[in-house]
Amino acid sequence: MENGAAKPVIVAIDGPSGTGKSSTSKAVAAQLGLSYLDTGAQYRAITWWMVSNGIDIEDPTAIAAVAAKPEIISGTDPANPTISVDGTDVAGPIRTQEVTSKVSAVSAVPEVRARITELQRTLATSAEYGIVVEGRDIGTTVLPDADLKIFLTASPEARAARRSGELKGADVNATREALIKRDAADSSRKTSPLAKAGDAVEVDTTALTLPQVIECVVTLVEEKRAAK
Ligand SMILES: Nc1ncnc2c1ncn2[C@@H]1O[C@H](COP(=O)(O)OP(=O)(O)OP(=O)(O)O)[C@@H](O)[C@H]1O
Ligand SMILES: Nc1ccn([C@H]2C[C@H](O)[C@@H](COP(=O)(O)O)O2)c(=O)n1
Repeated sequence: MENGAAKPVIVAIDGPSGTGKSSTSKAVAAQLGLSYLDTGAQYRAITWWMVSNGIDIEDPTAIAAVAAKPEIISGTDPANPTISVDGTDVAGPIRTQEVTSKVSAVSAVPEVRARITELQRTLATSAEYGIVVEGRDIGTTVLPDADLKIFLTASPEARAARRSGELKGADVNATREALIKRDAADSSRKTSPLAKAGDAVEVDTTALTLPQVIECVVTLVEEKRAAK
């Protein structure tokens, strides 16, 4: 993809778990020559650090006191996104069930959000050609001036079926309940909850294939770029 003298384009993609944010964002960024940032991986990384260092996840004060300690580095190449904590590659460990079950509690702590939001803004503003940033509060809080905001949705059944396929035969009902529980926690926290920005384009992916969603978002980005 030739970027020429195009101005950097900032794309925010938010939505609940399993709606296709990561798959879509990575593919769109790769296709359009943009950087890519998985902000969920950053919250998972700080959660992994808290767990590894014996911090009580039920104690927001204890979490807040050490929120500035871990050095979290995200690699933003969509062909090879990376995440490290204090120099250790944590791409695998952050996907464990233990981290998944604790990440909502850690990410609800305001000091954690302030720390991670600052990292996200720094990466977004330094992306030479632009960036696709995916998460829960990107359009509302992290990058309210993004050129394009997308809010992906899908039915809980579709999302659970996708995740169960990924987890090789995990029980669909249990997966569905876990997704709903995490979305409820992420949507109800006080500080920058999961929410659709007023100016976001909502895309319901329930009946769409992944290539269809990617094509839809690529078209929306190209329209924005042409208008810049
Ligand atoms: N439109 C789609 N149709 C079918 N499967 C899809 C679609 N979009 C994504 N998937 C699949 O669903 C699974 C979850 O997708 P993905 O990880 O991109 O979601 P997510 O919104 O980033 O989830 P999370 O927020 O939990 O990280 C993946 O296995 C992905 O390949
Ligand atoms: N912008 C964000 C991104 C993620 N989180 C929290 C809430 C999620 O449950 C968790 C893991 O995200 P995932 O890897 O499933 O996309 O991280 C958030 O609060 N804000």
